[in-house]
Formats: sequence, structure tokens, C-alpha cells
Amino acid sequence: MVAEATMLAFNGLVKPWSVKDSCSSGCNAAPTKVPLSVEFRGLRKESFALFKTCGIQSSSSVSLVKRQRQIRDGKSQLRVQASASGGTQTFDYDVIIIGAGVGGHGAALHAVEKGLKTAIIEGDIVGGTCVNRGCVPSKALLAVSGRMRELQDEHHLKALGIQVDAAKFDRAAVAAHADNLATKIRGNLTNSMKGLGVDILIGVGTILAPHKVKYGKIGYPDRIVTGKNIIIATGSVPFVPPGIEIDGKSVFTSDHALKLEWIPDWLAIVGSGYIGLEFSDVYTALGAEVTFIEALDGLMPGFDPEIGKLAQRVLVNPRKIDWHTGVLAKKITPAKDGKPVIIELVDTKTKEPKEVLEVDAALIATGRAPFTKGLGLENVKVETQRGFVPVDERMRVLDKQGNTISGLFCIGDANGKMMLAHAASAQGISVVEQITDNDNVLNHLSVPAACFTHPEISMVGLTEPQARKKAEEEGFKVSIAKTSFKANTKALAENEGEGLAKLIYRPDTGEILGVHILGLHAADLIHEASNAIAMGTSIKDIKFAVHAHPTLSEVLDELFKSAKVDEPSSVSRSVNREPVPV
Ligand SMILES: Cc1cc2nc3c(=O)[nH]c(=O)nc-3n(C[C@H](O)[C@H](O)[C@H](O)COP(=O)(O)OP(=O)(O)OC[C@H]3O[C@@H](n4cnc5c(N)ncnc54)[C@H](O)[C@@H]3O)c2cc1C
Ligand SMILES: NC(=O)c1ccc[n+]([C@@H]2O[C@H](COP(=O)([O-])OP(=O)(O)OC[C@H]3O[C@@H](n4cnc5c(N)ncnc54)[C@H](O)[C@@H]3O)[C@@H](O)[C@H]2O)c1
Repeated sequence: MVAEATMLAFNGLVKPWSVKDSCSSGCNAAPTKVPLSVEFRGLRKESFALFKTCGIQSSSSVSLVKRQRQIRDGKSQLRVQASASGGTQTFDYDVIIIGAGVGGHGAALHAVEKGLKTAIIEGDIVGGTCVNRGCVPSKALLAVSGRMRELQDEHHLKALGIQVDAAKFDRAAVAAHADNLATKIRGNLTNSMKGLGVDILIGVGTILAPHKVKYGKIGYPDRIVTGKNIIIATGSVPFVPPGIEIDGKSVFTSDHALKLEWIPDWLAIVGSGYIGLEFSDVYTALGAEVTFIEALDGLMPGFDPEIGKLAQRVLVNPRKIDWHTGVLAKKITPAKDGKPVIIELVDTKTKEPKEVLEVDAALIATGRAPFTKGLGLENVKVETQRGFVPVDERMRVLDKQGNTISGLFCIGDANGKMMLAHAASAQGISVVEQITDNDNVLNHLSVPAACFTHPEISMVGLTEPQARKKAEEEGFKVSIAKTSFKANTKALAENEGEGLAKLIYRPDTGEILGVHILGLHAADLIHEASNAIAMGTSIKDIKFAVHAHPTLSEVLDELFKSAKVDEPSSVSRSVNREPVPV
């Protein structure tokens, strides 16, 4: 139970000012006085807050969630918003989040916005993978590779009438750009949490029992905190298959590659998923030659097959990239004593030895493993599945018997549902909604994904094979519509006509099942489709939305317009019936 009171302080006097009742059950409880100490002009003042919400007792724990200094009537005032957790059992916090990555951060900000007393425990540095070793520094490197690509593309520049002398880069300065950006975003994340009153507790968190967490740093005594709700958001680390020896110099993961300590002439990239593809864009733009080693039969096996083929034509074939598919990197030995990196390949299916490659360096991009070691899951009878924390569709953690555990949730990479930064954050927001009595289930089919190559690839919902399988099981028809960037004025003005948008939909209802885009700014364009899926908007209606001309968004406009849906639109019907006077 959470309530809010707003206090006003006049020149050292702190007195209750107004009472905001946020009880969802609409009770008529009499106001309860709860002791509260506030800081005013550097002095701690004892006062009280008035709560008019059932379940709040005078013993309830009260926390400040917002302070705001104001000048009113020429006098300095302190406006304080406080929240209290009530009920029979008291906890130090309404919410304790373990892990201050983007998932934990998203959950924490939403929790304080909802008036919950919130703490976040971080065992390393705020920002987690995305900010320090993932999305943020990689996008800084990709920003450089995009510009280098453009400046090196004489043909493209000539078509625009531009002449540029040979483009050069300073490796250390490029690396510094990525590092500085991570530092800046980490600072923003930390300040946003501090500013809103989230307690940042430093140390590795371990669950001792339901609602109870221990945290501590080496050399310091452990502390124990209790929380009505605990959200696990401990993320993931690079997965390195057995037989591959990482030395961080010649055989490395994305953690090392982002530091850009050197640019090998010949880099083998093991795995052609998101990380492999994005780093191939960076390293080839900076002069390396790349060899992909992919266990499955084709490159980029996670993408819609048609988009994967196009990606190979646009992002792989014209570049200094070759590949071996259907092979596993069974053993990789780092460079030593003047010898190169040695990669032993075996056939994925038969496990027969295939080839031995000698390269300057190898980047291991074979997926990520959940980071749940030492979390104390055994203390709440939870068994991980390949390291992932089992959860239901509401991110509630499940025990060995498949039962939910009171007040225990897991979000982000640690639950393995969708290893994306914004998915982690959206899951955190969804959990906070639930614990503040708003049932909320995140539709993962509406969560977009993007690969920030040049040009970009983006997607939401099902791939064509997934949609066809679902259609067969559930007995409906699937249709496909496609539009090309070649017909888009803005793309042509930019001399970037290479690209495709693909819509997978139900012709009987107009439901959008999936959208896949490869082309200029595909990562931004996907949101019209993902929002439509999230809101349940049918193609019948979205095809009437108006897009500014000339913009890339017209690629999607054309896409929705070209779909053939059986029933007429509710929008067109209402427009026909009730014309709006202009
Ligand atoms: C190279 C790369 C590029 C990426 N690019 C993108 C991208 O462009 N877009 C995108 O959406 N996703 C991207 N991702 C994926 C994205 O980084 C992750 O999906 C996201 O970081 C997951 O967030 P999280 O909060 O679940 O975990 P993390 O960000 O991993 O954060 C977990 C935090 O928990 C802390 N922690 C762990 N255990 C404990 C403990 N016991 N006690 C206290 N603290 C603990 C860790 O120190 C860490 O700070 C990329 C990943 C990589 C590796
Ligand atoms: N732009 C983004 O959103 C972005 C960018 C980078 C990473 N990420 C996230 O990070 C996660 C990890 O990315 P990733 O690219 O490492 O994983 P991934 O799962 O996308 O791709 C891994 C690839 O490695 C292959 N593979 C696995 N073991 C192999 C072996 N021994 N030999 C050869 N090939 C092997 C797999 O078949 C697969 O194609 C992804 O889940 C992704 O969501 C997202």
C-alpha cells in the first residue's frame, strides 16, 4: 500500500500541507499521522506526514520521494513528497532492484514515479552491459564506421557532387569517443536515479530469503535490507563456447572489442548474430578484413530469411568479408610466440573436422549467458534453466514446482525472454505496474529490435516462417506486402535507395504479424509498426494515417497501403458517414 503526502516548509517550520489519497480500493480511512524527518536548509527537522489511506499505520515506513525548493511570498519553502508503505509487515523498501543496468534503471525510475520507496543494488558500475559494454559504446563506434563508409564511398559522394580527400581516422580518438559516451550516459543514469530519490547501494546482492537481500563489498561488512518486492535485473555476460580460450588481446569478446585497442588486418568473427554483424560493420570500415564463422547453415540465421539474404547482398558481399557456415569453432588458440590465432572448425552436424584457419584475431560473438551466479536463488528454491531465471508472462519468478514466489520478479537478460535493453526496461515498468495494482503484461511481439549496421536492419513481431507456422497451427491465412526504398523520394535524395520493407499480415483481419526493414534509418522507422502492434491497430486503420512528404516514413505508408485486407476500415467507414467540415 502506498500513499503520498505533500509537505510545505516555511523558514524552518515543516508542517503537513495537503494529503493525496492514492488508495486504489477507495477506502474512507481517517488520516493517520506518520513520523517523518525532513532536511531543511541543511538541518534535519522532525515532523509528520498525514496519510489517508487504508493499511497505513503510524508504524509505517516513510520515505521522501521528491524535494523541491520554491520561493513563495518571498519566502524559501521546501515542498516534500513522501511515500509510505503500510500494512502489517514493514520493509525497508517497497522495491529493491538487484542490478543497475538499463532494466534496473527503468524499473527504479518508474517505481519512484509511482511513489514507491526504492533501492537499487549494483555490484559493479551503474549502467550495466548496455551503457558500459554494449549498446552505448558500440553505437559510438558504429557512428564512426557509418561516416568512414560514406567518406570512403567515392561513387556515392560523386553522385551527390561531393569531392573529399582520403578519409582518415585516429584509432585512439575513436576509442575515446566510445568511452566518453559511456561515461556520460552512465553519469546521466546515476544522476537521474539520485535526483529522484532512489537509494543506490553498492555491493553484490544475494537473496537470503523472500523479501531479504544481503549486499556487500569485499573488505566491508555485509548489510541486509528487506523489500516488499525484489526485482532481479542482473543481466548477462558474453557466452564463450568450451574450447575457446580468451586472452583479451588476440581472442576476445565484445567487452574487449569495444575498447578498440588495435585493428587486426584479419579478424575472424565467430557468430553472425547482432554482435557479429555490427562489429563486422565497424572493423571493415576501419580497414580490417573479416571472416565469419557461423554454426548454422546461413549467415544471420536469426533474421527473417528474405531480409537475411538481402543483408548478405548489401552488408556482406560488397565488403572485405568471407564466411564459413555450417561449422563450429571447436577450438581457438590465441596468438603466441609469433604464431597467429588458430581456429579449428568442425562440421556442426557431423562434428567431423573441416578446416583450420590462421588469423590475426578472433572476436567471439556466440550469444550471451545470464549472470545469475551467487544470487542466492537456491535460498528461495529457484532452479535456473541454463542459468536463466524462470519467469511467467508477468516476470514473476517461478520456483522448482512452477509456483510464483511472493514479491520476487526477474527482468532483462537474466530471464532470457528478449535480450534487448529496451525490453529489459519495459519488463521493469510492467513489474512496477503490477505491484502498484495495475495488471500489466508486456506483449513481446510488439517489442522492436534493430541492428545498427549501414544501412540498418529492424524488425518487430514474427518472421515469415514463424508466421506461416502459427497460421498453420491456428488455421488462418498469411499475406506478404513489400515496398522498396528505391521508390522513396527522401531515400533517393540521399542516394540511399538500397532497402526493403516487408509486412507479414492476416488478410482476413488486417492484423500486423511482423514488419522487417533493411534500409536507411530502419531502426527509427520500425516504431510505427511496433506501436501499431502494441496498440492493436489494424492495417485497415493505419493505412489512413498521413505521413509528411518527402520522408522515409513513406516507405511504411506505402507498405500498409499496399496490403490487401478483406474487410473495409473502421476509419474509412466513419469518415464516410460523418464528414468533418474543414
Ligand atoms: C556489444 C553489445 C551491443 C548491444 N547493443 C544493443 C543495442 O543496440 N540495443 C539493445 O536494445 N540492446 C543491445 N545490447 C543488449 C543490451 O546491452 C542488454 O540486453 C541489456 O544491457 C540488458 O539489460 P539488463 O538490465 O538486463 O542487464 P545488464 O545491462 O547486464 O545489467 C545488469 C547489472 O547487474 C549488475 N549485477 C549483476 N549481478 C549482480 C548482483 N548479484 N548484485 C548486484 N549487481 C549485480 C551488473 O553489474 C550490471 O550492472 C547489446 C549488447 C552487447 C553486448
Ligand atoms: N542492436 C542490438 O539490439 C544488439 C546488438 C548487439 C547485441 N544484442 C543482443 O546481444 C545478444 C547477444 O548477441 P550475439 O550476436 O552474441 O548473439 P546472437 O544469438 O544474436 O548470435 C550468435 C550467433 O552465433 C552462432 N554460434 C553460436 N555458437 C557458435 C560456434 N561455436 N561457432 C560458430 N557460430 C556459433 C549462432 O548460430 C548465432 O548465429 C543478442 O541476444 C542480442 O539481442 C543486441
